[in-house]
Amino acid sequence: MKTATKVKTTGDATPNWDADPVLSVEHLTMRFGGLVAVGDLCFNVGRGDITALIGPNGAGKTTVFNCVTGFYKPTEGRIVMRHGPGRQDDAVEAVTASGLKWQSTNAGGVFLLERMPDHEISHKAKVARTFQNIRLFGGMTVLENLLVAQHNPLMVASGFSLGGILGLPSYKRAQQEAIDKAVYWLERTHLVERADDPAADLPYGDQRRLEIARAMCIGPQLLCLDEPAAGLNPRESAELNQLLKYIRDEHNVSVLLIEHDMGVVMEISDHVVVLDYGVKIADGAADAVKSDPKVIAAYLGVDDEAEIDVPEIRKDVAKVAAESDGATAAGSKKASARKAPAKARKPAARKTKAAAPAADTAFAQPLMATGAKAPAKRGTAKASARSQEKTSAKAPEKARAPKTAKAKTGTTGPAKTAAAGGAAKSAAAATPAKAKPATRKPAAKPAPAEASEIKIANSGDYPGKQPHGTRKPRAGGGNNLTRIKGIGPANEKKLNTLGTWHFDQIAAWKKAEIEWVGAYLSFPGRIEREEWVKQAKVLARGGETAFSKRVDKGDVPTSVPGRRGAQPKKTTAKGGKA
Ligand SMILES: Nc1ncnc2c1ncn2[C@@H]1O[C@H](COP(=O)(O)OP(=O)(O)OP(=O)(O)O)[C@@H](O)[C@H]1O
Repeated sequence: MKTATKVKTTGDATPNWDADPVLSVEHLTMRFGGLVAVGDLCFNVGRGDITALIGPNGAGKTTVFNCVTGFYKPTEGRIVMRHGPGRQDDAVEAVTASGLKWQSTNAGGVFLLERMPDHEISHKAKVARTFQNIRLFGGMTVLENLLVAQHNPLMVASGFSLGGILGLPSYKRAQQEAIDKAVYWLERTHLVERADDPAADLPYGDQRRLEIARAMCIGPQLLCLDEPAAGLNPRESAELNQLLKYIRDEHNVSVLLIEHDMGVVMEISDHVVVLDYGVKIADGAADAVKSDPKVIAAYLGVDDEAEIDVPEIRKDVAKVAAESDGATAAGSKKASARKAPAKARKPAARKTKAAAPAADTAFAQPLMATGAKAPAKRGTAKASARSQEKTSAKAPEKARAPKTAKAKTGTTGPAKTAAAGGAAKSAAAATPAKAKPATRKPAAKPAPAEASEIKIANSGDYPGKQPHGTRKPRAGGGNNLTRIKGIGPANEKKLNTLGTWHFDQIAAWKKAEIEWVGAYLSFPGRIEREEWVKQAKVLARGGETAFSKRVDKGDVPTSVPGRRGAQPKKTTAKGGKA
């Protein structure tokens, strides 16, 4: 399958979507009570581009659409629609300052969509949309559906009914134009034969195309399509691709689409924006986005460290470890107290890699290999666990082999962390211990030590308050944090670098601390949504959750496999028991 990821750029290599944006979403936030569905989102849609908005279930894509098309009034932010070329920055600022909703300009016009009701957005700003669940008038014919879409110009031409009743020439002309336009789009969508059939009688794929034809009848400059390929078979998907390219190329209509089918996305998109938990995690040409580790991680969920080797997290981990090494260089005892848990986790984490179900790779592949169906649905806590459960059951042992090999030949997770963070010593100490068990002397008891304060240079950059437990960790082996649904090994690793190892520490987090950790882990709002604190309270009391049971059963990849996460039993320094 051919990929259509050419990026139109201006002379100075600015991508088309920044140089000539038809739509700009600026600092868009949408809250539903305490839930931040979209948080401070910024992106552009280039004029004449097909832009895909992708992300796992619940990422906030439809909420963005609803804000752009006036179904929701955003909590915060500006949404600018432009008619005519260029950014028209001065005009945009002038309209913003004036309190008006839109203004004509020499280039065309600028429209502030967050100030406009939905009917004005479609008829004045010329933004048309289709819905995730088809919304046609089932009892009307196919043709009538397209004429209803042109109700406004017809009403105007008829002088709001009278001209229609009297059969004035201006009305007749407008009526004929409406019919011509409808027939044109019926031909383009291969529905002309069905013009007189009730819309509800059409097969599903035809209804999807009819929705697009109807949207095109308002003469949009921006066409917003919510999952247009949902439920289509491969032939219909290919036809849809052709139709969307035709709309872009022959009518210079810009397209913004939400789509889970990566085959469609990667084949036709000029530009891809990726959301996860309402936050933008990637934005660029399709080729660049599909191999972005953060995107793969979002689709994978956060449960599998073996596949989610996110450089950003590795970098953070290395930085924090290096800094805290520096801070504790004076007292090696102190340093050993902090490193102890890393040692304790090492073998377990290695097992995780070996046991990680190959099925997870199947999530990543469609993103990497264009043309395959994507794992559309969310991979994190909810669906990731579900899909892992489903796929791990299916994954034959053989299929796991390459991954195991990869895990073995590569550096193991914690070793990587240790090496990267300048804690190579502890990794080295752990390795011979495993390699030569027969000759190995009984391990010396870790020297008693006080847990040292861990400082991260940019701790003040996050909103809220850094939890105490992450500044002065308790020594000793920690709890298996991956028993909390939603943390996963990659985030556990990052949290552990700060020293938060115990359920009771997480159970004690207050609102400001949750905010800080959410920002540190780059997903504001998610800790609340996944109720980490509530889960931690149960686990701290020795209880179980549905998810922790699945982890303990071995159904979900974890950093410490085994019954109840095979908690390290070590006692070390003053901190006492884990
Ligand atoms: N009207 C609403 N009231 C309360 N919460 C809402 C509302 N609309 C959306 N949400 C919440 O906002 C979050 C984002 O939902 P949204 O439907 O935008 O995601 P999505 O990325 O489109 O998901 P999907 O791919 O499943 O359609 C979800 O947690 C959802 O439950």
